[in-house]
Amino acid sequence: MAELMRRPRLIGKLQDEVRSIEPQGQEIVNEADISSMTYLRAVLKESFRFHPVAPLLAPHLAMADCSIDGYMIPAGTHVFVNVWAIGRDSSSWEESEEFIPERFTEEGRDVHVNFVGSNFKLLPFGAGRRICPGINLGIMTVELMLANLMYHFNWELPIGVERKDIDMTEVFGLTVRLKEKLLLVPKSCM
Ligand code: HEM
Repeated sequence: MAELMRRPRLIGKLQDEVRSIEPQGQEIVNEADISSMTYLRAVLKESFRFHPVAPLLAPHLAMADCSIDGYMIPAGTHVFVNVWAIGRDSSSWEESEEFIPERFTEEGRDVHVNFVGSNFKLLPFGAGRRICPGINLGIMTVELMLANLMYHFNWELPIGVERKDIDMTEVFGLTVRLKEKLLLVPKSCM
């Protein structure tokens, strides 16, 4: 929401998509309609790239000696995968410090960079045997929440606050979050 509020064009585009696919007057956005919302999926992917929920995934332990790119990892080593840094790596992502959902769409279609553990430059849920088992519930929950926020409300900043004032400073721990809470004013558009 913070990234979207800083960019009126993006939030407008997302609202247009959700409101054009979901018929008017629904109580909530229908789960079945979510699958046609290409831009919603792109916004979610871009959020996971730029602001992964778990910046270092969960701690892992090498069970056997292994070598990766010439680096020897002895058995018993604690391994942290810095997906926060991978998401901002300019050799993997063009304009890596910019929030651009369009990088995941092409002529209105989904560009198939998936985030379910098989594309190592986008790993918000980890990969392999210890991948997040709640991945489908997690994705659907976030998509439904965002789609409903876009469908039911227009969003404004509190009086006296400007877009440039939104503080994007992050606080790191097991999860990463905004240092300052994002305060917004919902305006019903029904
Ligand atoms: C957007 C929502 C979610 C995100 C971004 C997320 C992300 C993650 C990440 C990054 C890991 C560590 C994976 C690794 O180290 O390789 C993880 C592990 C885990 N997640 Fe999630 N998760 C989400 C939702 C959920 C939900 C809804 C559940 C349960 C209903 C869940 C249950 C778990 C469990 C049990 C583990 C530990 C798996 C293991 O160590 O074997 N997560 N999650």
